[in-house]
Amino acid sequence: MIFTKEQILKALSTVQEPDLKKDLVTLNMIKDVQTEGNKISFTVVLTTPACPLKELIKSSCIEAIHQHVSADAKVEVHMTADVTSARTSAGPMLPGVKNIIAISSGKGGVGKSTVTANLAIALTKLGAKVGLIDADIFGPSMPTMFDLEDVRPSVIQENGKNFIIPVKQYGVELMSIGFLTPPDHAMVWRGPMASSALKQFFSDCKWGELDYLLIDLPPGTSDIHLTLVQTVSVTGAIVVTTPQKVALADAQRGLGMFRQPQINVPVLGVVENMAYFTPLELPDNKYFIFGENGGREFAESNNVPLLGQIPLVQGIRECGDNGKPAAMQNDVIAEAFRELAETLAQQVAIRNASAEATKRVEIKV
Ligand SMILES: Nc1ncnc2c1ncn2[C@@H]1O[C@H](COP(=O)(O)OP(=O)(O)OP(=O)(O)O)[C@@H](O)[C@H]1O
Repeated sequence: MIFTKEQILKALSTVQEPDLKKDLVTLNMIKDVQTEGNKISFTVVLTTPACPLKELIKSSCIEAIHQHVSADAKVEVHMTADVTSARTSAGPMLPGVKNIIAISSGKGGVGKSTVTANLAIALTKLGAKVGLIDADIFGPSMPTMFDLEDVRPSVIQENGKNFIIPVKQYGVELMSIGFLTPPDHAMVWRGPMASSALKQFFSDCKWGELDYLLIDLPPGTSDIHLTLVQTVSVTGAIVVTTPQKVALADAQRGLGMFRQPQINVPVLGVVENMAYFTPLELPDNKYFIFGENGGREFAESNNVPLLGQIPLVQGIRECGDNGKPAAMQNDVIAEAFRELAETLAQQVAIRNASAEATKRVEIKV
């Protein structure tokens, strides 16, 4: 029996990517179609490193071939991943960096930095290349959370210009103002100086090829937020909040800022942190200390996805203080961060598919 490539592609064009709502052929997700006798093989290129829909897509492909090409064909489906990229906000793309994701919170102390550090680890564990900028210029916490308190990044010279090499820890490329100042040094910079430091993290750092560059922003709304969107194209923003009323009111202001015309960054979703307290010895017991489902309702009322609900557990705080984010373990907490990372990666892919892809432009700052 001889099958043609056209027959196979036609069959696969009946299979929809469930999130992106377009067929696999239109989305350029099929490559390396090969046939030999009764055997048909091809590769599906997924848009996120650990697509939760992998098995569904695979079985739908096999079914489509059996239905539209031959019921007897032996089908071999290989899977790879290539994270997508698209210009969304106004700034230029950073060469080599596919997606820049801003992590914000309205109120301080809701766990934005903790969520960022753990997301970076969880995305790395999924197989993505991840970078992290600690843009909380006035209170950098990444050196502690990644056990890098006394570390200084190295500098190289290229064409007479000095470039900082981000520090690599646990597979994540990191840059923080904390690497450049002593830990006991209080930052008394004015807004423009802080903005200029952030710009330098983009222009003077040698970032490698990255799927996701996470930006841990200072709490609230500030010059830094505006500088970020003017300096680079931001794929989207995440809002971290606790379920508490006062935190939600601030989160609402933060989310509103991303939707203002001069910022205009898509909101990828909400993370409800400290969603409930769980004691170590009674992991099934949930105590809703800060209220129940506040983050979920906040996401619903703003018509954005709820990316995840992270419990308040002693281990998350301890791991952060010990410089080894909880997502590095193999337990239920790490599982919660893995699910969060998968959902975020999925939302980025959806956003990129709907955004108008544009040519990459060299950054000049
Ligand atoms: N889910 C959690 N379970 C337990 N402790 C947590 C959790 N999330 C955050 N924490 C702890 O709460 C404190 C505040 O967290 P974090 O520094 O991440 O907040 P933040 O929003 O980044 O703060 P800031 O406004 O200062 O930037 C830290 O001590 C951290 O270890």
